[in-house]
Amino acid sequence: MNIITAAQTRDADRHTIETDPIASIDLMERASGTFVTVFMQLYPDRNTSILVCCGTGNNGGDGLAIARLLQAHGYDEIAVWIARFSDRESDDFSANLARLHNTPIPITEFFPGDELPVIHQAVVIDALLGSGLNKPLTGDWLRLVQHINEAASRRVAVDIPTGLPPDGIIPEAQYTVYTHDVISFQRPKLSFFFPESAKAIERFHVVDIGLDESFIERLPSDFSLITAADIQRIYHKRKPFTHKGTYGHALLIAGDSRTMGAALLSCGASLYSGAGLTSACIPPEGLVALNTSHPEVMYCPAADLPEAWDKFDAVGIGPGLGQREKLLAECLTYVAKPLVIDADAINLLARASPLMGRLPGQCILTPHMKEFDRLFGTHRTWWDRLCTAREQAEARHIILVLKNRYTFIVTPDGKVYINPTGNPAMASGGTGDVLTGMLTSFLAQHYTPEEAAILACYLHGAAGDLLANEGMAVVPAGRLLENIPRAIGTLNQQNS
Ligand SMILES: NC(=O)C1=CN([C@@H]2O[C@H](COP(=O)(O)OP(=O)(O)OC[C@H]3O[C@@H](n4cnc5c(N)ncnc54)[C@H](OP(=O)(O)O)[C@@H]3O)[C@@H](O)[C@H]2O)[C@@H](O)CC1
Ligand SMILES: [K+]
Repeated sequence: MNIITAAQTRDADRHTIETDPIASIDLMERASGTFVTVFMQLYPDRNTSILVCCGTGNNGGDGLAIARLLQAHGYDEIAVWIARFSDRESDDFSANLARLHNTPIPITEFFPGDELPVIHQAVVIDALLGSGLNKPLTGDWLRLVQHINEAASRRVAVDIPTGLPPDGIIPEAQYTVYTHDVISFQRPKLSFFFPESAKAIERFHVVDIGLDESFIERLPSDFSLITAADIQRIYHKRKPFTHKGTYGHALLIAGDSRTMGAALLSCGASLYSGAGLTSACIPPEGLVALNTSHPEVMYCPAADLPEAWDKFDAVGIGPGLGQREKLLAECLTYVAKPLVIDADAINLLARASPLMGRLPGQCILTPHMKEFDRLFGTHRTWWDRLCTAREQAEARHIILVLKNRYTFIVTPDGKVYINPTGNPAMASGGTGDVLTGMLTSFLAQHYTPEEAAILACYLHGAAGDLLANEGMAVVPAGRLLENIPRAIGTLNQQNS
């Protein structure tokens, strides 16, 4: 699903109005109706007191229509505030204001400098500013938004929280309505996926307002949200008469005396993700633990590697590797197979810059934010970080898996795939080691690096989601392992 800019959304809006054809005011009615459908699922109690705060553009126009539609659905305790901080109002706002005057809903208009009454409603619907935002909030707008945030109400934004830029840089000091829910039209906005939006958005819901999808899908965009349908397309169901040789041999070079657990987790993840064979190159003191936790995994001593490289279909290096730089250097010199570089191996790369120049094309690096900045310099915003990731992926022909609540997979052609799965219960040590094992496993199974990255990130998050949905408030990395086949199994069921 491509993610489009606010400007492209306006194009899709215009195109739909011309070709559907549908009058602009009717499109606003349709959008407001879909908002109301989701709102009623979230807040079904018709006695909920609701304040709809409207600007005088189209976001405000939506707010006016939403107030009227909610009232028609039996929500009786509704009030509307209109922020008259600009001389202009959009045509569809004016038309909806006329319609609202035919209802009993009380409307209060506020002008610059006016005092704002205490908000006592249970829910505030934020329809002040939407995707038309073109500067940070100041003056009366800022004061009103602060006032809304200080109320004890639940806050639900129409399309996007007021003050949040839909795309591009989110400045550190950007102030927005802090929403509990955003009901967004047609597509999530790119900024929803950046950690800077954490305060502005607790959760978001996307509604189809009937813009022309075939037109939207043709719009050029380097950003895509991975969907279940993408995973179905990429994943190959296992066929009869296949055997362990069909599914490749993965090698994990990992672990040190104090960080053997990282090696075990990544080896386990390779095993459970379906590699035909998994070998572990770990220090010998980890052997007993390896044989106890994953007897299926074979041992490959570091001394055997020079003769053994050709046996493997993919190599992953890094989890718990410690300071064993020599192994990384050997790996970069001799491995002609798909390669994943993670964790300590990334830190070694950051320290030994000549090694950076030896990264093979199409290798996958999986930094979290701090590792990324150690490699490529400090970044103040995620937008800047993502721009650097795209430049680096392109210049070095590598794939960067930039880990985050929504992991960004950045490919050498500058494309960014955003992974939607995963949840905060998974935020603990070791989950990254599991991801490395999964990536190596899918590479060994002959998926392309891009496919392996998309599959691994999606299924890693999906395995955690299965457990979170079963009620686990915390998902330790080790519990992910046995749930990887369950997440894959869901695909099998859908395929059959
Ligand atoms: N796309 C679609 O298909 C559909 C979209 N729909 C809805 O339309 C919404 C977009 O509406 P919109 O373009 O009228 O802009 P909106 O966000 O209401 O802002 C109004 C004006 O505010 C101003 N302004 C900007 N920043 C400011 C600031 N910091 N402080 C103060 N003022 C500021 C700026 O005007 P300016 O000051 O530049 O003259 C801007 O033009 C969208 O989010 C969705 O809800 C649906 O109805 C149906 C289908
Ligand atoms: K809004």
